[in-house]
Amino acid sequence: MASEATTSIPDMTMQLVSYQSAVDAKLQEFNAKNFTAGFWQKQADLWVQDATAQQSLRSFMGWLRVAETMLPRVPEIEEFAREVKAAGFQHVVVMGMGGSTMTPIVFKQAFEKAADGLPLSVLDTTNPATVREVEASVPLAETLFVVASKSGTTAEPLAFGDYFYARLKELKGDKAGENFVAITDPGSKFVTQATAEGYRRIFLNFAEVGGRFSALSYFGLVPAALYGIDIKTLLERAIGMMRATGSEGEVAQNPGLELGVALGVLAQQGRDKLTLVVPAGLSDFGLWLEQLVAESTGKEGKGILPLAGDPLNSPQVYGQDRVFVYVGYESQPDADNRAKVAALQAAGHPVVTILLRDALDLGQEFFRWEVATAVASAVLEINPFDQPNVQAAKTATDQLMKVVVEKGALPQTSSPVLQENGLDYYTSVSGADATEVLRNFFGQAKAGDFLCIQAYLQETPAVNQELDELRALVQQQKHIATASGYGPRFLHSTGQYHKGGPDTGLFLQLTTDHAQDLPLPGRPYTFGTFQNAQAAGDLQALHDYNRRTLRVHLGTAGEEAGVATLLEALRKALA
Ligand SMILES: O=P(O)(O)OC[C@H]1O[C@H](O)[C@H](O)[C@@H](O)[C@@H]1O
Repeated sequence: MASEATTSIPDMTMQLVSYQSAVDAKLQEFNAKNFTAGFWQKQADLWVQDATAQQSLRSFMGWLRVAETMLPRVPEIEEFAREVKAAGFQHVVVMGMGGSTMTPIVFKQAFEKAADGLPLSVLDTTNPATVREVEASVPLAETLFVVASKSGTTAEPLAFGDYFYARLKELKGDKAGENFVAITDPGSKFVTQATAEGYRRIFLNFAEVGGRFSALSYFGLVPAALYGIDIKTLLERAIGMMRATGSEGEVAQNPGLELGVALGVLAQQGRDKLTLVVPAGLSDFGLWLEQLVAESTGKEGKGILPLAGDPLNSPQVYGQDRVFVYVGYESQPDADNRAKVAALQAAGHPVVTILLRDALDLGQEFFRWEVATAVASAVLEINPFDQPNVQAAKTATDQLMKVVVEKGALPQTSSPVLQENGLDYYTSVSGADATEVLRNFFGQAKAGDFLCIQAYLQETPAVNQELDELRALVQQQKHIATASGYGPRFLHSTGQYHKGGPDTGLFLQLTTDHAQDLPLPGRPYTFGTFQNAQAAGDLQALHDYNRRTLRVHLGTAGEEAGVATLLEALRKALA
């Protein structure tokens, strides 16, 4: 069926400089114990030795053959997309968190919408301004809402579903369910709700495929087909990569094994910041990769920190904690990025280069990286399929939301160490003014550390640009890696590494008073309160893990103006 897709695999080269011999030794060790064969047989002792962990690990390896499982289901998914268009739908909004929405985010950016596809939006934040923006940008009655949640219990997608269902009820009464589709695991509580609410369709995914390994299941493919992507070719290329990594028996060279062993060994030797360099059209691939790698490897004080969007600079700015991975298109010169990566390689940094023929090669890249991440986890001797520290933030948030339900508002937990120009600073370091607080906070940075911006704000091009400037400034002056994520998205992604990985992060949390908040129907709180509780809950969790934090509350300053004020103080602090 897919035999024509087996031979041609996108080009990958690895320049591992002084690490080559250590990587070769580990590869030899893995080959000597027939790692590839054991991997496909789900031999859990390749990762961990504890019997319970082994059992859990085995039960999440359904992703290994999910592309093959999905290939015969392509006609069913495509028929569904045709039916939706024939029913007059004009727009699709996919709503969910983490692994349930990362793939549609990548697709939307990497592919032009096909002529017969429907425009696609993704909602993965509780930020009220963003929810309003999504609502205002779609023709509600002709919009198909895809509520995507593997567990069916994640608070955000359930809130999004309830919000838009209430809106549609106002427009269509009992027929509101026609505009809703669920993607979830069999037996989830959400199946019951979606059935009761008359959802147009419920796609049952596979319990043995974890969220961040679900790109090639219904979670990625249903939105892709609605957007008009050729999902059959996407899957065939993934199957090509499956075969290259040994799904049908011995292979001379296994690209997933080689990449994973390299990343694992480099991390063990201190090169634990996987710095992704991509052309503009692939920047959201970085979001997907961040979740896969950080949530799989960032635990037990170990891990690989993937960095998407860390400013690309000249070699002397970087410490000895980097491996650079360039993913681009064969046919696209992307001259500036490639020249900088070449300079980094010449200066002795390890560099991996992967070149795609076109965006459909993402099918095989998803699979390559899933294998590589699982292999790197075997090198680090951890279970790649759990996320034990994500729960800490959820539990703290749930407790805060209980207070909101009982008392009507979030508790005031601590006082700011400083208030200046409309901004409140909360941190354990002190200072007479913002410049001094910031200088003292960043004064804690040492080689191998990273800055992590956690923005509980509305994502806009202007705020993105300001955060990029902030990252560039810190990188330039402190020579540390920089990461940035919008909350609550990153809580379901790199948040695992922040709490479970090594204690090398300096966390800068940005919060705001929501000028235009939005009530949640049937609940005694708003989206804004929910988002602020998520920020407070995660801050609590970071403190529980003794992480270094600075929360800057932008108050009513307005997000763009508030971040601008912070930037100004930071420029002085780091000058
Ligand atoms: O798909 P769901 O069950 O709603 O889960 C969405 C996300 O939530 C959790 O926080 C996990 O850490 C993620 O791995 C997962 O992708």
